[in-house]
Amino acid sequence: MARIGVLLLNLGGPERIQDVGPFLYNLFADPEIIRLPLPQLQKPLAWLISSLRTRRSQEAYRSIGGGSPLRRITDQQAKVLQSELRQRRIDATTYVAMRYWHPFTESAVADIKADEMDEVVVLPLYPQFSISTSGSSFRLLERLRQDDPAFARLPLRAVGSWYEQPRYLQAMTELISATLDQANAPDKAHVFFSAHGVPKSYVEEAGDPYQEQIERCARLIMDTMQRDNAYTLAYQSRVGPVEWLQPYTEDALHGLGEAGVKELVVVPISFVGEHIETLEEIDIEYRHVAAEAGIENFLRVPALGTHPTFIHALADLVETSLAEEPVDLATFTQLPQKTKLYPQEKWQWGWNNSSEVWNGRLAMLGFLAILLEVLSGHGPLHALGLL
Ligand SMILES: C=CC1=C(C)c2cc3[nH]c(cc4nc(cc5[nH]c(cc1n2)c(C)c5CCC(=O)O)C(CCC(=O)O)=C4C)c(C)c3C=C
Ligand SMILES: [Fe+2]
Repeated sequence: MARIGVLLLNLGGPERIQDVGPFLYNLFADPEIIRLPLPQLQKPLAWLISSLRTRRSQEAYRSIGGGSPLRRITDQQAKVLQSELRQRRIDATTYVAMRYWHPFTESAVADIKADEMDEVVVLPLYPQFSISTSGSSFRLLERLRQDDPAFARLPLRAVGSWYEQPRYLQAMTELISATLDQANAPDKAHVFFSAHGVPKSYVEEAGDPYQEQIERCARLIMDTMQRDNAYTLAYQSRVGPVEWLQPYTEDALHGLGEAGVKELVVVPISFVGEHIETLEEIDIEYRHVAAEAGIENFLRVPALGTHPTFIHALADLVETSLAEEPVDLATFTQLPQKTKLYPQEKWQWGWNNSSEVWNGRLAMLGFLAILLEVLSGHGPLHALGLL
């Protein structure tokens, strides 16, 4: 019987307060998270943004007990999935591959090789595909395969997204229904899907299918549930100054409050385990915003974790992937670009795309130089007595 390695992809999260800074650095150093025209700027900017954000993020992690539970939950999911697959007579071993914290993808791949697996199924723990999540992990795996002939020789099958999987929809429906039944008026409570956002340019310029998949997923869950409650979909966790997918969760909460909604059942739709953005952002921050908006009862649907129907869904995905023609990573990493983000590399005079791109690049370099000088206390502006 073939030995199957099931590689479960997730984001990773800092387990201790002192891990927050390095975790944020790893996240912002990823070009799939901050898309920059100049790759040389990636690391200095990652250092700068992570340094500026660490204290605020640490506060959030402190409020949920000092660290992310994501590793513990993902390890449990891996363990339960492995026994479900073995019960189905598949000789499977599960491996957890995090993108920005331990256990890193590189070490999971090393374990798969050391254990001499015959074949690998890559299964992201994100139901919907985004360039910034599954896409980033797929690209990393592609690079690891390019650099390592032994890993490249290992047959590999990738699952891209699985938000339409019937048992996943069933598991979501079971959890939402159980929470709706706790409402004072279950038929009137408003179902509020809160998805992790991405910058709008990911969808409109880089062709990220994330928004479309999130919207379809929310619709499919409501259709599967067969209850007549009204629902709203909004996007949370915006970072930085650019525009992200709309409506933003805080605005949508205000809108519903103004419309007279009194009971809300909040569904985290892009996550399958509890983490900082469910436990802190939804349970603490958005609960507060909702109360301010006049919403009296704020109920939150738990993340799937090791819900038995969900584990069956994951096992079905592995079984289906093994039964079908192998799908490689490139199928998902080569997205059709809608518009080229930086259309002209060559300088042109005049107020045109090219000058805007180059002005932007120069402004970014200048901004970075000033910030570095402010933080380090040394540089030409200090020498001239201007700082
Ligand atoms: C589908 C899920 C996710 C998408 C899409 C996503 C995109 C994305 N995220 C950031 C910035 C941050 N994300 C952070 C934490 C975080 N993000 C996800 C999932 C998605 N991110 C998870 C599961 C977690 C939590 C991990 C944990 O610790 O439990 C953070 C760190 C927390 C904070 O400081 O707020 C940042 C920053 C961007 C920029 C982005 C798309 C471009
Ligand atoms: Fe995120």
